[in-house]
Amino acid sequence: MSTRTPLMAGNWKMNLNHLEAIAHVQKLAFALADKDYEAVEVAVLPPFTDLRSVQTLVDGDKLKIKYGAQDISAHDSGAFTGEISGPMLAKLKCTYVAIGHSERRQYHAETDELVNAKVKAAYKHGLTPILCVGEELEVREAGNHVSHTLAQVEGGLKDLPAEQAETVVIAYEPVWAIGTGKVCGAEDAQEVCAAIRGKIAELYSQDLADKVRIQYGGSVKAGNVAEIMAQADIDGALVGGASLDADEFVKIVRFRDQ
Ligand SMILES: O=C(CO)COP(=O)(O)O
Repeated sequence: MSTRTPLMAGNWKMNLNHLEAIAHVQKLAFALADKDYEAVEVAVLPPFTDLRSVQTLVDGDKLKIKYGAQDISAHDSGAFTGEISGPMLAKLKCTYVAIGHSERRQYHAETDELVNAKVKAAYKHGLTPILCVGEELEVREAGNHVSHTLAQVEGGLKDLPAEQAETVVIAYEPVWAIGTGKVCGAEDAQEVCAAIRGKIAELYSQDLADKVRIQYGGSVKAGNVAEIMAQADIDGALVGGASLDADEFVKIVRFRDQ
């Protein structure tokens, strides 16, 4: 039986301004009870411009919701117009940062090398990376989804010391299942998540791999979360669209009741 605490994280993507963020987090906080937080870690990943407002609310009301960013610069400071650094996110007391989301790989040409540099930047500043990996439709159709995803895991974790790797969160998000309503079958998701754990065991040790949380992401909703969470190597979900609806996200957190 796994001792890993499930992590349900809402990736808001480029949705909800800072005022909407406050209202949304208040709704989540009102609905979630201590027993929810005992069973599941709950996090939101708002846009950068919302983070200060979310921090103020979480600190002021002593909420148990964690929060983080959707990206981080590989650099600490300097002439990198438009980027946000690890020290800035640490100052906002972010717990998590998503790195290498497929939308960043696709629209911002992020490579495994850059993703790896960002993972290291996150650890340097005390942030926990949620390293996102997953294949495009053509790759799955060609039957190369496992090797493709494992190469991204290996690239993202390159030269990362074990004491850091043991706290990393990996999010397996098949690109063809993101925002499409096409959820990856629970057993198909399990196949890749088990392979990811196997790769981490090969890179580090079985003991370390058993500690790492692996999330599934891609069209997760209240209606399909229980089946996904029933898989042995899936320890949570990275939720896009459904996390924008507070009631739906609360139901996802309560996957055991669905
Ligand atoms: O990309 C995702 C989360 O990071 C998944 O998005 P959807 O849940 O909207 O498919």
